[in-house]
Amino acid sequence: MAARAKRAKVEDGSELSPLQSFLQWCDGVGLELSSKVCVSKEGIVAEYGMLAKDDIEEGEVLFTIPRSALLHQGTTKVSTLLEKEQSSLQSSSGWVPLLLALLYEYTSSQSHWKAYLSLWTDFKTLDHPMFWSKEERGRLLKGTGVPEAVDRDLANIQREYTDVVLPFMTRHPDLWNPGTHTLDLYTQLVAFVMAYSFQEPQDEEDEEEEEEEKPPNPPMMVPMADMLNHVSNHNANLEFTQDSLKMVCVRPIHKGQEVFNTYGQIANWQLLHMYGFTEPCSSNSNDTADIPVANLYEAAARGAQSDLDRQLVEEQWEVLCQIMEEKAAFVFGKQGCLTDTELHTALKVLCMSKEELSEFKDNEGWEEDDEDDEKISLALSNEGLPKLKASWKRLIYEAACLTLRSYGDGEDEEKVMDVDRALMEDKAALMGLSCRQWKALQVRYGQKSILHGLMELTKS
Ligand SMILES: C[S@@+](CC[C@H](N)C(=O)[O-])C[C@H]1O[C@@H](n2cnc3c(N)ncnc32)[C@H](O)[C@@H]1O
Repeated sequence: MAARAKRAKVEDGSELSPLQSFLQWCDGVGLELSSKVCVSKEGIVAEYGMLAKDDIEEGEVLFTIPRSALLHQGTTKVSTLLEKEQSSLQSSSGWVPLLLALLYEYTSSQSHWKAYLSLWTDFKTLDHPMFWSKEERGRLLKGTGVPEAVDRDLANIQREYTDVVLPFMTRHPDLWNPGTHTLDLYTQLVAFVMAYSFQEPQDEEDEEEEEEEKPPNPPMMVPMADMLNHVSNHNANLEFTQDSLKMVCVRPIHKGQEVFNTYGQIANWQLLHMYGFTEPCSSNSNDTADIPVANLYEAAARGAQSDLDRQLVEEQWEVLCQIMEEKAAFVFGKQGCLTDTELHTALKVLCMSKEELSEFKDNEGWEEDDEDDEKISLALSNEGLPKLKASWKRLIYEAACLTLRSYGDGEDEEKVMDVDRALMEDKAALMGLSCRQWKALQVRYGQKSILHGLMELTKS
């Protein structure tokens, strides 16, 4: 692969930049760009992005992309073959057809999407933790859940490439070649799909009608929409219509401001894992921290005073493992618990008396459960947490404390918190951090702050 994009020659002999070629291509495929916006590298949070050239009102359409310009398994030049062989291309990610399309189009000099894909000549701007060393991930992101997620991704990518993609490419040597379409390129394209693709939401009516849950729509590449960066407090949103996709302004944007899309309500650890960046933790309103259910159990076990108590906790845990997975976790946001019904169930089980437990077992569940969802959600919000009964508060407090400790190497929870708090408050030290160190700090400190806040709300 050429290290730099070749510049296209125009008639007067001057050369077009990759961005100019892309914009010319957009024009050619019927993509309509409002005169109030432009793609830019200046005044943008990262590489390319979109700027307002004029004030924009809520509801104004910033650009419209015809469906024929989208790049996916149904539009690529190799679509017929992918369709014919779809049964051999199934995998847990569901991404193989798009990735094969991208492997083909990215390395084809004749690709219809050449001007689009040439914007990313070597994917060097992708800085997902999957491209960091294992040691760096472990050191900077311990406790955040990212190292484990990346290990799973890398194992899946390797398995998918070896078991599905390679045999397929070998059957079609006229179109793919493992010498060019290597595991390295495949991995880069996975990261590209993670960070740049879009998934069309399921039709709501279909969803209601269908008894069984339909699998999610496969991902697709949406030129121009993927030039927009993300913030949780976004000002534009992509709308899907039958013939086209439209980026619509959802909040007034002033001249000179950046146009921000939303990639979803995404916590910093997920932003880092899937997109390779984070927001400052104080401004990401969607930030979360997880408490593993195993930590709630351990908190209960630590509170047991006698052998009888210990036995009761073991029985409660056995019951709980039948209701939820042993590896499950409760998610806490800035306003309280987001997996409230699950946490409510776990607290109920782990705080049952011996009599209640045997009744529960005899009845194969609770006899009647009259607590409504709204009440539960309020009880486990920041407002309700301090008012919970003491036994529930103690479990949440202890579990948050145990989780906080898992970020450190055996230090107590206050020390674990203080290391990053001191760093966050030291402007000179912050300036000296590498980009990766800064991003990891936002993930760690955001999560730790949520856990620490939870301890404050539930301490007795
Ligand atoms: C859909 S692309 C957006 C276009 C991208 N800036 C480019 O030049 O190709 C997503 C990538 O943009 C970057 N990005 C998006 N939002 C960002 C933000 N708020 N801060 C820093 N980087 C961001 C990340 O590298 C992310 O993987």
